[in-house]
Formats: sequence, C-alpha cells, structure tokens
Amino acid sequence: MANSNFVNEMLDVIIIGAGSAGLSALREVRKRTEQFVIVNDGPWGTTCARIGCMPSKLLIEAANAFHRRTTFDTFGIRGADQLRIDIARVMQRVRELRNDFVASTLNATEVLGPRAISGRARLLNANQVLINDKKLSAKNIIIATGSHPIVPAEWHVPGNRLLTTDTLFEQENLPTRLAVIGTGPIGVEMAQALARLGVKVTAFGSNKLIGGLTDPHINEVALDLLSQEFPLYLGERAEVVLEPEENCVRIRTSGVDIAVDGVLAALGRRPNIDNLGLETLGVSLDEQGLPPVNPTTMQIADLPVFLAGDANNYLPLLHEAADEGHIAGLNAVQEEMICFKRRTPLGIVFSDPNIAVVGNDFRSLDRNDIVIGEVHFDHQGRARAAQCNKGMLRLYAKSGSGELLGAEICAPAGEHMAHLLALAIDQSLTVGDLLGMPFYHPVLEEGLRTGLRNLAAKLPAVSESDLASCDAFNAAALD
Ligand SMILES: Cc1cc2nc3c(=O)[nH]c(=O)nc-3n(C[C@H](O)[C@H](O)[C@H](O)COP(=O)(O)OP(=O)(O)OC[C@H]3O[C@@H](n4cnc5c(N)ncnc54)[C@H](O)[C@@H]3O)c2cc1C
Ligand SMILES: NC(=O)c1ccc[n+]([C@@H]2O[C@H](COP(=O)([O-])OP(=O)(O)OC[C@H]3O[C@@H](n4cnc5c(N)ncnc54)[C@H](O)[C@@H]3O)[C@@H](O)[C@H]2O)c1
Repeated sequence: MANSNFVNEMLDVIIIGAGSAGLSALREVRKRTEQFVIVNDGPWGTTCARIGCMPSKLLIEAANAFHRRTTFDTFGIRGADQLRIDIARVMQRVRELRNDFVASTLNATEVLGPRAISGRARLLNANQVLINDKKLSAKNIIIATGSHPIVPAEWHVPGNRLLTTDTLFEQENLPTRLAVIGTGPIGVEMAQALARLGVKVTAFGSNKLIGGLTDPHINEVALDLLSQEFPLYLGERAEVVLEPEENCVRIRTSGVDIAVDGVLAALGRRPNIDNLGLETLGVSLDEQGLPPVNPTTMQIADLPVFLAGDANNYLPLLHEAADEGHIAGLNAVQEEMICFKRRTPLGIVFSDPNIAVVGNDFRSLDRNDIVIGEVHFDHQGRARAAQCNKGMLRLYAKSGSGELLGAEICAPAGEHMAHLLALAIDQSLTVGDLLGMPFYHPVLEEGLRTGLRNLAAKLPAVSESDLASCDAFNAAALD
C-alpha cells in the first residue's frame, strides 16, 4: 500500500486499522467524503479472514469431517478404521481457502491508492496522528486496531513450541502432544478440532465455566461431552515450564503434571492500544488503559475520536466489530451524532455440539423473575437418526408474561437455534408466540419446541383455541 502524501491537508477522517471494524467504517466514510486515509500496521486482510474466524472454522470442518468416521460402523458403513488423516494436506487446504478469503477483503483497500497507508499509527492529540514519522491531521479519527493473543511473560517457552491462533494455521504439521491453555471460545474450538485431527490434546482453564457459558447446567453437559474426547483440567492457572533436558514442556497444576511437545495459548485477547497515544486525548483511562466509549455512538468521551471493534474490548465478535465500524464511520462524517440501538447479544462457539449464548445470559438474570425450560437431546428423534443425539438447551423467560429473555445451548444445530431465538428475543416474543409458530417434522428444532413446552407448562395456560396449547406426543418419533 502507498505511502502518505497528505501531510499538509486537513482530512475529514483518519481510520487506524483495516480489520473488519476499520473496513466497515471505511465503507461509510467513502460514501460521504474523499478526504480520508486508512492506515494499517502489519498484513492487510483482517484478523477474521487471516488468523481468526475463517481459518479456525476451516480447521474445524476438516476435524469434524474426519470425526464422522466414528459413527460409520453404527450406520452400517464398514472400513472407517482404514481412514487416515493427512495433516500436511489439511493445513494446506486451510491456508488455500484462507488466502482466498483474505484476497476478497483486499478489494476494498486496493482501489484506494495513496489513501491506504501501510504503517503504525500513534495519536498525537484528538486531531493528529503520527504515521511513518509524518504528522497527519483530521477532523475525526477512528481507532479500530483490533486485539492480540495474551501470552504470559513468565512462560519462557520458545516460539517453535508456543502457538497462538496467530501462528497455528501456518503450521505444516502439528505437535504430537499439545496443551491448550484457556478454555474460552478459542480454546474450546481449537482443543476439540485438534483432538479430532489426532493431536493428543490436554486442556487447562482457570475458569470452571467454558466456552463463554454462564449456566452451570449447560456447562456440565458441555464438559461431559468434551471430556470424552480430551482431558480438561479446570479451576486453576496452569504453570508452563520448558524442560530442555527432557525435550518437552511441562504443564503443572496442583493435581496434574504432564509433558507436552507444544502449547497453544488461548488465554484471551488484549486490545491493541499499547503505545497508541490514548493518553494524549486527556480523558481518564481505566485499569486496562481504555478510555470511556459510548457503545451507541462509539465516540470517546466528547472527542472527535471513535473506538470500534476488538480494540474497545466491549463485544469482541465479528458482527459487533462490523456494526461498531459502521456506527463510527457514519458518526465521523455526520454533523449530529446518531445513537444506535445495539443488537440482541449472540455468541456461538463452533464446537460439536455447538455452544451458544443468546439474549440475556443466565448469570445476568434475577432467578426470582424468571422461569426456565429445558430439553435434553438424547432422545430427540431427528438427532437420533443422525447420531448427534447429545446436548441440552435451557430457555429463560419472564415469569409473568412469558417473554423470552435468553437461552444457553450445547446442542446439535445450536448455531441455527441460537439465531431463531435471537430473532424471537429481538421481537420480544413470548413462549406462547413461539409455540404458535410452525415446526416441521422431523427436525432438530422440534427439540427446541420441547424446551419451549417445558417452559410453557410453568407459565399461565394459553387459551385452548390457540395452537400454542397443542401438546407433545411424548414419543421420540413424533417430537
Ligand atoms: C481464532 C479466532 C477465532 C474467531 N472466531 C470468531 C467467530 O467464529 N465468530 C466471531 O464473531 N468472531 C470470532 N473471532 C473474533 C473476530 O475475529 C474479531 O472480533 C474481529 O476480527 C475483530 O475485528 P477488528 O476490526 O476489531 O480487528 P482486526 O481485524 O484485528 O483489525 C485491526 C487491524 O489494525 C491494525 N493495527 C493495530 N494497531 C495499529 C496501529 N497502531 N496502527 C495501524 N494499524 C494498527 C492491525 O494490524 C489489524 O490489521 C475470532 C477471533 C480469533 C482470534
Ligand atoms: N465462535 C466465536 O464466536 C469465537 C471464537 C473464538 C473467539 N471469539 C472471540 O474471541 C475472544 C477471545 O477468545 P478467547 O477464548 O481467547 O478468550 P476468553 O477471554 O473468552 O477466554 C480465555 C480463557 O482463558 C482462561 N485463562 C486465562 N489465563 C489463564 C491461565 N493462566 N491458565 C488457564 N486458563 C487461563 C480464562 O479463565 C478464560 O476462560 C472471545 O471473547 C470471543 O468473543 C469468538
């Protein structure tokens, strides 16, 4: 990308960071002015496409395709034990498709010529940025610098044994024994995928709740299912020590001491705000070094500066980063600030079964104001047919009105049910409204309907003339 020649101009907008948030902001800014630049440090192509959502899902798809062989015998398909995984080819395919996805994101900036600048930006004040030793000025600045994986300084593990998702997808081969440290969304997704690809995975997490779950019942189900595939040790920080004489890394907790060939750090991500010059803005910074940001406008305090995407650590998810870039991009070229209503919360972990949290999570709800419905998928008809009959879903509704408030899920097709539920929660639908909707047969969503019926039984009865009152058969074949 070109170097800057906008030194003496007062630009309308400088966008710092060309990830999903920055590109989303760029789209809105470009519709309204030509007086802008976008600056990006390091490779262009976004975290999502290059080292995040997309390559991780590519790896998961390969792992799940191979894992399907464990069900073949029951289906009557013989010879599964002859199937072999070619890790080098798996990783090559991940990179090939990943490169395609990256290329598709570059179109937006390649057409910009000198307005797309490669370099590291640092704020000098609320209207000035230093880029490649040149001062650029703008009426508004959008910061969308993303985040990076946290790796504890005390680990002292050399790069060839220490992986993060920044480096995992570049590997030609995978370690034989791997410790995945951290069992949030990234740790859970990668631990299961790598275990399914034949890596001897052991997972460690300081939090007893995994994959972003807050409902202990769903967490227990998720833990039970995942621990059938690889051991998980939770509730303690793991100590990570290089043992050069033993040619391994040792992972220790109070109850475990194991040797591994490599470590995947999945301990969370920190916003890319260090040395960014946020202190020059003259606003108070919190203990993480973050300034106050209005989530409806993305504005920092009352400054002409906006903070969007993972960089603000508010909702570090792709669709939220895109929304925040959109909001910041619009507001940066607007006379009057527009306040946006944010979307219904939705988080999905692409484990098998999927883990999802939608609407209000269990932890945030007052137990006295809600009723809870639940369903196990062990006996669900369609799930049994597909040999994916495991998992559980819990639904939370307002006790008087039956308005659906949230759900936590570890269930087959959880990603799709979470979307249906997000739609319902966004529209303030009640359990009765949902049970009045059509459910086809035989589908996994009938499991969701069983959960809704379980919830409806704890709410005031609906009118007999309402089809929402239509009851279950209590037969696996029909529900
Ligand atoms: C392994 C993994 C899997 C994920 N899976 C999912 C998923 O399935 N679903 C989902 O919703 N989310 C997922 N996420 C999260 C999602 O990828 C992020 O929320 C999203 O990519 C953040 O976009 P962003 O624009 O804020 O940051 P980025 O895309 O990281 O963009 C920030 C850019 O700013 C640049 N930059 C940083 N500092 C400077 C500076 N000083 N000057 C100039 N440029 C700078 C960076 O180099 C980078 O190019 C995943 C993340 C990871 C790591
Ligand atoms: N499918 C998805 O939607 C998806 C997938 C991946 C990532 N993401 C996003 O990326 C963000 C980062 O994900 P993440 O999983 O890296 O972070 P996270 O913060 O959600 O989870 C990190 C986990 O590591 C644990 N941990 C921290 N230090 C530890 C230590 N020393 N020893 C053991 N455990 C330790 C924490 O208790 C926590 O459970 C998430 O907030 C999520 O929004 C989303």
